[in-house]
Amino acid sequence: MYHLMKGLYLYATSKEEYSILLLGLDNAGKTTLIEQVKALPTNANSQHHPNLKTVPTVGQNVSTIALPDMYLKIWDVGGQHSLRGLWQSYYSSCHAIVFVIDSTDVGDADIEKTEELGRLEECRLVLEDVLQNEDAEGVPILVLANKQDREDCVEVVRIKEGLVRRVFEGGKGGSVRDSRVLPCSALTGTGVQEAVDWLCSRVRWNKESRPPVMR
Ligand SMILES: Nc1nc2c(ncn2[C@@H]2O[C@H](COP(=O)(O)OP(=O)(O)OP(=O)(O)O)[C@@H](O)[C@H]2O)c(=O)[nH]1
Ligand SMILES: [Mg+2]
Repeated sequence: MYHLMKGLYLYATSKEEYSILLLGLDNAGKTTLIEQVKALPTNANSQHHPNLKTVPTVGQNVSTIALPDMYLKIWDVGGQHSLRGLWQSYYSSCHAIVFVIDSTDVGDADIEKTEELGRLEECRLVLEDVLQNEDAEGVPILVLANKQDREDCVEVVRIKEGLVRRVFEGGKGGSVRDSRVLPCSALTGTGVQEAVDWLCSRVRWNKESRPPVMR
């Protein structure tokens, strides 16, 4: 009887937990983004005061966000060149990937143009690498055009058409998967709730292929 009651209690109180992997070049805004996600009012452990004074991540930050109907365990890993080799060890256990782009550092975001400003080519190669990795196959990907608060940013539609769509549809685009490109500012928090809403709906949608952990 005790075991039955305990089982029922655990069933009634447990929630699904999904792991979200934050990727992108160094300085893209991943750690700033995680600070804003932690401060969202829908997070039961909301701290309300995001720490926006970040330093380059060496290693990883992990935060669990308690939403009303699920936990999101968010893995923020360093984007510096020397740290990108570590990314692949997270692929097999993640439920969604967020690829953060600094919208002020991708030239005019058109990969078909030969002259290039900023880190467009580096960004393209890194995104292709993620899409081609077998362990990340079928994982939903949200591309965030970050730093949209800055006047010198490239607008989201250009990042979507000139970079993301071309990479996804190109030879190195990997398998078909659920994806979306959204604008945001991790600094001001604009677009962060929309990003989390998209992630929640897509990890659930994909849960037969990548089941959540019950917690
Ligand atoms: N204007 C503006 N600045 C931002 C935004 N997001 C991040 N930044 C700034 O960009 C710099 C890098 O931000 P981080 O969040 O540390 O970048 P990261 O992607 O975690 O970098 P790594 O840890 O090296 O991979 C910081 O100075 C942030 O304040 C944004 O949306 N707008
Ligand atoms: Mg960081």
